[in-house]
Amino acid sequence: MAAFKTLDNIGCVAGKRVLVRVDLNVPMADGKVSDATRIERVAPTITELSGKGARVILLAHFGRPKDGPDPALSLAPIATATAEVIGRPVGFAADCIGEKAAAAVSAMKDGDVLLLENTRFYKAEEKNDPAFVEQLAANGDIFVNDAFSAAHRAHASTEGLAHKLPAYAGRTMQAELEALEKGLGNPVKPVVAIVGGAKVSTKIDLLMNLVKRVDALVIGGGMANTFLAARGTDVGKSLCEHDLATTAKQIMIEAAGAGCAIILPSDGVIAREFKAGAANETVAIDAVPADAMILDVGEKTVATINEWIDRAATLVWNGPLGAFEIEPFDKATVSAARHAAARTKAGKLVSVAGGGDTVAALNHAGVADDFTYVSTAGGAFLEWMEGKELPGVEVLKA
Ligand SMILES: Nc1ncnc2c1ncn2[C@@H]1O[C@H](COP(=O)(O)OP(=O)(O)OP(=O)(O)O)[C@@H](O)[C@H]1O
Ligand SMILES: O=C(O)[C@H](O)COP(=O)(O)O
Repeated sequence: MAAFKTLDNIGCVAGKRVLVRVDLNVPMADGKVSDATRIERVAPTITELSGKGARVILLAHFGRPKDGPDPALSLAPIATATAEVIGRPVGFAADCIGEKAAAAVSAMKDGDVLLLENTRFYKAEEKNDPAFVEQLAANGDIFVNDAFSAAHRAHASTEGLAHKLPAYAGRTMQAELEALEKGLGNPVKPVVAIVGGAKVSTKIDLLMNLVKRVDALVIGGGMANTFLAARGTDVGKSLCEHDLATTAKQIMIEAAGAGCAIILPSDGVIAREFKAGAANETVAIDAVPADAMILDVGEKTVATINEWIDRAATLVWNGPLGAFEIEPFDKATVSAARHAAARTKAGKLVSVAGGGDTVAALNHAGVADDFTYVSTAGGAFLEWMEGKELPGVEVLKA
C-alpha cells in the first residue's frame, strides 16, 4: 500500500482553516440520528485538530439530493448530533460555499468546529467541477479527508480538493486503510461473503465481481428476492427488482463458473405490513402468498448461514439479512452476527463487515466490537473488495 500523509505529517495547524471531509451520511429516524457510529469514527480527527488550535470546517454530504437544496436532506440536525458526540459546540452554516459559508468561517476562533451544509445541494459537487472546488477551497488552508466511505466518489469534496490544497488522511481514513489491507488484502481462505440489504440495483454489479473472489456468497435481505424471482420463485409483494432478473441469473452463472457457492434463503419470515410487531409467520421460500412480503430469512436459512460461517476462515459482510430495524424481522441478522462474533472471539474467524446499515445492525446485535474490523463504508467497502481504486484514496497517495 502506498504511503499517505497523515495528521502526523500535517505540522502546525494552530489558526489554520482545515477543511475536513467527513462522512455524516448517518441513519435517521424521526428527525434524529439513530446510529452515531460514523460520527464517532470521525470524532478523533475533529478533536485532535481542534485541540491543536485548528479552525475545523467539516464538509459532508447527506443522502442523494436530486434537484438542489432539499430541506429534508439538510445537515443541520447532524451538527447537533456531532456536537453531542465530540462534547463541544459545532456551528452550522446553511451553505457550503458563498457568502453564508465565508461569513461563518471568518467568525471562527482557533479550535472552533463548523459544519457546512450538504455539499450535494450543488450538482457541481458530483461533477467535481473545478470552479466549485475553487469555491470550497476558498474556505480552507489545508484539506483532510477522513471519509473513506465516500472515497469511491470522485467528487469535488472527496477528490478535487486534494489537488487544490495540501491534503492529508484523517485518523479514520488511516485506520480504515490499514485494517482493510490487513484483513482483505490477502484473505485467509475459505472466504465467505454475506450480502444483504435493500439496494439491489447498487450492489448487483458488485456481486458480479465478488463471486470471482469468494468461495461462497450468501445472499439475504431484499436483495435475495430478486435472485429468487429470477430463479422462478414467487416472492409475492416482497421488495424485488424484477427488471434485474437477467443480471441476477448472470451472476449465478458466473458464480457457478468460478466455483463460488450461492446460498439463497430456503425459508422466509413473511408479513402483510411493514411495521413493528406485524403479524408474521415463517414459510418455505416456495410458499410465499401473493399478498405477503418476505421481511427476514427464516430459521432454516439462518442455520445454513451459520454452518457456512463455521466453514469460513474469513467472513466479509455487507447488508442486513432482513428488515432489522423492525422487530421481529431482526432475528436472522442478530443470530448470524452473534454466531460470527463468537467464532471471531474464539480466534477461528477473521470477520470484516461494512455498510451504514450493517454497522447499525451489528450494534443492534451488540457485537460490533467483537468483529475483527467493522468499516462504516458501504459502496466504498465493496469497491475496495473488488480491488478497484478509490479516487479519494488514490489522490492522497504521497
Ligand atoms: N427483506 C427485506 N425487505 C425490505 N427491506 C429489507 C429487507 N431486508 C433488508 N432490508 C432493508 O435493507 C436496508 C439496509 O440495506 P443497505 O443496502 O442500505 O445496507 P448497507 O449496505 O449496510 O448500508 P449502506 O448502504 O447505508 O452502507 C435496511 O433498511 C433494511 O430494512
Ligand atoms: O453511505 C455511504 O455509503 C456513503 O456516504 C456514500 O454515499 P453515496 O453512496 O450516496 O455516495
